[in-house]
Amino acid sequence: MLNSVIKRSALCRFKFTCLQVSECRPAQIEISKRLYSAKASGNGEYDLCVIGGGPGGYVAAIRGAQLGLKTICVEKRGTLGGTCLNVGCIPSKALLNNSHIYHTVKHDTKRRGIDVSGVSVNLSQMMKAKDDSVKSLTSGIEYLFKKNKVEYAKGTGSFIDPQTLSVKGIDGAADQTIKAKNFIIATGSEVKPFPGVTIDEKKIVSSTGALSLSEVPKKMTVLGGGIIGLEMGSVWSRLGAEVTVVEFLPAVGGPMDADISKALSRIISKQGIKFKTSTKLLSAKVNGDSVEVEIENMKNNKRETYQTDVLLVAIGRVPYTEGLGLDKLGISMDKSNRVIMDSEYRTNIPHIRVIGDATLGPMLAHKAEDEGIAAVEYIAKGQGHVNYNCIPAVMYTHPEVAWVGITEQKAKESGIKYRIGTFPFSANSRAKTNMDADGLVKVIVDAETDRLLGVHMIGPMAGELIGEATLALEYGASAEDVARVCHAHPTLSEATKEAMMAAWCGKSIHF
Ligand SMILES: Cc1cc2nc3c(=O)[nH]c(=O)nc-3n(C[C@H](O)[C@H](O)[C@H](O)COP(=O)(O)OP(=O)(O)OC[C@H]3O[C@@H](n4cnc5c(N)ncnc54)[C@H](O)[C@@H]3O)c2cc1C
Ligand SMILES: NC(=O)c1ccc[n+]([C@@H]2O[C@H](COP(=O)([O-])OP(=O)(O)OC[C@H]3O[C@@H](n4cnc5c(N)ncnc54)[C@H](O)[C@@H]3O)[C@@H](O)[C@H]2O)c1
Repeated sequence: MLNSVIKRSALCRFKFTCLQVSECRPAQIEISKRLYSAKASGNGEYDLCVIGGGPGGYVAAIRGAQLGLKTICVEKRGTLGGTCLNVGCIPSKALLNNSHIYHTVKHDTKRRGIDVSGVSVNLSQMMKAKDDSVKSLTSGIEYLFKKNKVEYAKGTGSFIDPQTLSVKGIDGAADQTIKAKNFIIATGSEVKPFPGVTIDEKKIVSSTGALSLSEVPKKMTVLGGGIIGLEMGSVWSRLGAEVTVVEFLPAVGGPMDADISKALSRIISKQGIKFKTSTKLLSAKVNGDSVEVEIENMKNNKRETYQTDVLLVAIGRVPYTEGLGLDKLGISMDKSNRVIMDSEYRTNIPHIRVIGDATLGPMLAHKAEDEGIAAVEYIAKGQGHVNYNCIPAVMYTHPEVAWVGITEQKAKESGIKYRIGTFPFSANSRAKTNMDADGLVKVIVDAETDRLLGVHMIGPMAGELIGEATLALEYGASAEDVARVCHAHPTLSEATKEAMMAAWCGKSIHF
């Protein structure tokens, strides 16, 4: 315990030297020098031009203006917020939430002592509620731009030369030419196509079409058992569709820990979604009112052809930089078309930086936002912070899946000596009283130091619970550190505490 306390206070001091303003004077002198050199010199010239108004771009623009940079943000969609707010995180979560409420009220009230009848879906109202949430959040960003004095150019940006961007106006906005001392490319990503399959957004849809279907399909096939496939598959399954997920790999859930993926398949299968893993799509074509799908099981080479009402293609996303003129400037990209950057988000043309889905790393909105803040802090102050070992991920199925840090497989591959602690939600009192106790928390710690390496969970509100684990990992905490923190009772967060106890001393209290 004493060791742990000493270790903890040493860590705190280390963090505070970086974070407490009063102790950062030398850095601040450097900051003002940098800010001066980042400032624009003439009229019509900007300190910062951000291309793309998604979570990466709009956050970078707001923070840039807050740090005193004359900032303009160029967006071609017509609304701010990018993929996330318009056709990603926000509309999907609105549908996930309301479809979950519908499903619970329809199928999970009797055992709770509530009698309901006549429950039905009003899909157009559910879509309207989703659209209203999107609208209020996207227009909120316009308000934040005004409040922070960020200029907003509605149009498509394309580099003329490394200092100049031409903007082709949309929605009646005039064309313009922007000169800036610094640029940030935040142009995001687009759907990865499946060769030979044409997305029409009606019968063969991407996530965008799957967010706006006008009726509940009887049968839906989802190609790809990753985050989009399982989130959107859950929405339509809860609303009544027969959903089959076709996944190339032997397991669903993409990069998540194998134990959690197993639990996820078990729980989601019970909800009625069918999985065809180790299976590849051979062809898909629209045939009248349905889609004819041909698949092959790669374990036994068995082929199957069947009709489905809707096919959702969700096999990943690829960076989007079309029409930006990056080739002309000679900006380096990797094999997957991600714009290459250094640790300060600079491309090989240093005053042009890149963040978010357009560059390396996980394609997540919070990662894009944090990079946006760090990139402008590098411009204005010469220092920024994103800890890539500590970016949480959440899958908003029910129950939710959330993780941060490394998986057990990764620990094995890296040759790290580790210990595991687990705790099931079925032994957590709040989960029991909520009658929603499927899932577990799994903690991976360094066997020698007890320091956290990864935390993985599937369970109720896992997306909220992962915040504590993320903070602990960021500050280099040990499992003992978290286990000794007082957690309120009865809360779901006690499951995290108990998994930490199991990892630290081999035993939890309630399991
Ligand atoms: C269905 C779905 C659900 C998702 N759910 C989540 C979630 O729950 N949590 C999460 O963390 N992530 C989620 N994501 C991922 C998340 O949306 C992205 O990681 C995030 O939007 C990336 O932000 P970004 O700013 O890099 O790019 P984007 O949000 O894609 O924004 C880029 C913007 O740049 C604009 N643009 C492109 N080229 C130009 C140009 N030449 N000129 C002007 N403008 C241009 C585009 O119009 C776009 O608005 C989801 C994605 C999808 C598809
Ligand atoms: N909650 C969230 O944070 C959230 C929600 C949605 C999307 N996103 C982000 O959007 C991005 C795209 O999501 P996604 O679900 O499309 O991608 P993904 O990478 O999460 O999953 C794609 C899945 O498709 C499978 N696959 C690939 N090719 C295939 C093929 N030919 N046949 C069958 N299966 C195939 C992969 O093995 C993988 O399981 C992700 O990077 C994700 O981070 C995040």
